Amino acid sequence: MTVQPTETPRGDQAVEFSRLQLPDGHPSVKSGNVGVLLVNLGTPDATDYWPMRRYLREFLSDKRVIEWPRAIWYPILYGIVLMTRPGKSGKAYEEIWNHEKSESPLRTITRSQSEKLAEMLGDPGSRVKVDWAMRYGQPSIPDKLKALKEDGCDRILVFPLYPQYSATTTATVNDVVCRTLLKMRWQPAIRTVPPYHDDPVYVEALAKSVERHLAGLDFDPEVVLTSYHGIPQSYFRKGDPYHCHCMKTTRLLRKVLGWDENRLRVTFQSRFGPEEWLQPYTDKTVEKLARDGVKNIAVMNPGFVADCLETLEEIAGEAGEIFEENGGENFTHIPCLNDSDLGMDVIAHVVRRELGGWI
Ligand SMILES: C=CC1=C(C)c2cc3[nH]c(cc4nc(cc5[nH]c(cc1n2)c(C)c5CCC(=O)O)C(CCC(=O)O)=C4C)c(C)c3C=C
Ligand SMILES: [Fe+2]
Ligand SMILES: [Fe+2]
Repeated sequence: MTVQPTETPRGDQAVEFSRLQLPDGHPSVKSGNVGVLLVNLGTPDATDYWPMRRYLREFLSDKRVIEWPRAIWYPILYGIVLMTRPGKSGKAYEEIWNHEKSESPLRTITRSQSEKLAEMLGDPGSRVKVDWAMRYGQPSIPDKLKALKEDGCDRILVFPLYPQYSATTTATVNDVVCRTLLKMRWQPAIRTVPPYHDDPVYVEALAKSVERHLAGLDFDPEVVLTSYHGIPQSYFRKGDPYHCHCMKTTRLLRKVLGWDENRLRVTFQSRFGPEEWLQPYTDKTVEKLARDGVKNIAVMNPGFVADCLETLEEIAGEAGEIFEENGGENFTHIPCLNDSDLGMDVIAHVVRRELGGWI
């Protein structure tokens, strides 16, 4: 049977129109919708050994994350890391786990961001379909791209939820998207969201979140750290722009807040392995500040779109302990923008801009 191509106008009428024009026996094909896929890093399904191991294995096998030659890295990964880290990280996840929903905070918040964005972008029945996925673990990017396509999205905007670009985060999301397209006969058109580390709406939202948080305290932090996830120094030297993006976000934030370099500082957290990572390290800085006699500090995480293990356990928990153990008095963690009104305004602003010409 020869199928004549039918012209498909956009919108819900398009679906109706093409159905009416289809020859007998032709499967009905939905079209004319636009998909938005929010993607965050990923998270284990549970905190015990095997789910933790599965998640870490997928994450730490990614060549964008660990660039060492496989012949050197795999014996270390399988022989040491996957024997010890699932237990240690599982305990850390246990401390921040959302027991009510049996999932990590990152999953809870990302889902909520997706639901709220769907409400902000259109009425029920709108042709913009919003969904979310994780780079590692579930729900996976390939599954969600296929589901959106089946739901009539012939144009999809993929949003890696990282304001600052890094090959270890943004690029690896885009890699999976491209690998998924490689296997699709009928591909949707794809756009990916660029970094937005210097977008005024994002920087203003960060500033407001700082001001609101500080207004609710009974102490005034002498120093506020903007703590970003680190990457190995060698990745930066090879051309990853992440460090510059972090520095720029904080520089712009200082300007909006009217603070100097001493009050709002940049640090890097979450190092992994023996290599040198971006510095100054957050934990060492917190320790030194306390030892130098600083009594009150705040730490925020502008690079994390949602609170997660790295912000709740490593900063709100561990860094706070380090500060107090070394003579500090008051430590506060400023929450990520999450699904707050400020956070959702940033996400919706970036999405609306990147959907230009599509809706
Ligand atoms: C091993 C190298 C790692 C690089 C490079 C790295 C970069 C990087 N990661 C994030 C954001 C997140 N990382 C998270 C957890 C996490 N990160 C690493 C390692 C690297 N990250 C590990 C091993 C883990 C798992 C937890 C652990 O065992 O410590 C998370 C939290 C996920 C959650 O479920 O809460 C986020 C988010 C960025 C932004 C980044 C580089 C810019
Ligand atoms: Fe990480
Ligand atoms: Fe960590």
